[in-house]
Amino acid sequence: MQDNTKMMHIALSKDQVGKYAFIPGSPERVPRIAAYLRDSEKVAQNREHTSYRGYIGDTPVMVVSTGMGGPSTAICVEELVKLGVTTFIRIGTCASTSSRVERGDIVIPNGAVRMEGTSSHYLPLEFPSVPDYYLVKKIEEAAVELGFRYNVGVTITKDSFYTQTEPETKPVGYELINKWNAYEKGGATSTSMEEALLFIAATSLGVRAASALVSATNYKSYNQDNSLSPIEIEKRAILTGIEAMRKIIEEDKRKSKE
Ligand SMILES: O=P(O)(O)O[C@H]1O[C@H](CO)[C@@H](O)[C@H]1O
Ligand SMILES: O=c1cc[nH]c(=O)[nH]1
Repeated sequence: MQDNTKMMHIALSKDQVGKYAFIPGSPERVPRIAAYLRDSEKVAQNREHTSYRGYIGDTPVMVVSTGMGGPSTAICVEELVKLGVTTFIRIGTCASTSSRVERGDIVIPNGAVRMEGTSSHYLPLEFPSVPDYYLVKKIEEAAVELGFRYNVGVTITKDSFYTQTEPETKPVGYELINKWNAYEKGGATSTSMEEALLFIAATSLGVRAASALVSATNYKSYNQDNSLSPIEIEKRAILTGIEAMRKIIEEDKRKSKE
């Protein structure tokens, strides 16, 4: 592949991309993350994939939106890996599935329930979906240093938003309700729509991935709590992700000199 060949979906080429990437779901979040990087600029836009590049120190760092759910996230991660990215931090939002997680808390998944279909295209269901342990440690260190309340726990990845929020309205509601109750009894603390695929795809492709999430809800409550705006909440995940990436890059540089 030539260095300037554009990938089919993210419309980026090798000469535009470094080894580190933030992958939020929402395209609107991309410039808000890139604002914390030095000399950031928009480098591509195609479908749900908005891409900025900036720097932490002298190291190029990408910010590329995945869109919602496993299929578009898989495409985005696969194409970034082909271009040379080896470290991914997803900066995203989640909902609380536990009284241990409040709105605005940082959530750092240490495993994901595979209630989705895309990850089974990579590995059979009995294979666990787990993030990179080293990245998880660095994200936790960042949350501690920033003084945010945080939770490390199992997240539930679903393919469908409204079958979680209103399962009783769906034909298979009887099954959905039992599953969600079981996951909560098993101790899962959050839910969103990308982690299971992200961790399984990264494991399969031999790269590192983890997530710095923030809970958009209190347990069993989707009511708007006006004490913290969605942007303020999102900022906590962004700051945590940026600080974690700074530590990871520093440590990678130190190790490469050993
Ligand atoms: O906050 P982002 O990254 O968009 O992700 C969360 O928000 C979307 C649902 O509202 C899903 O993609 C879920 O995982
Ligand atoms: O409520 C929410 C927020 C983010 N992601 C979800 O899946 N649900």
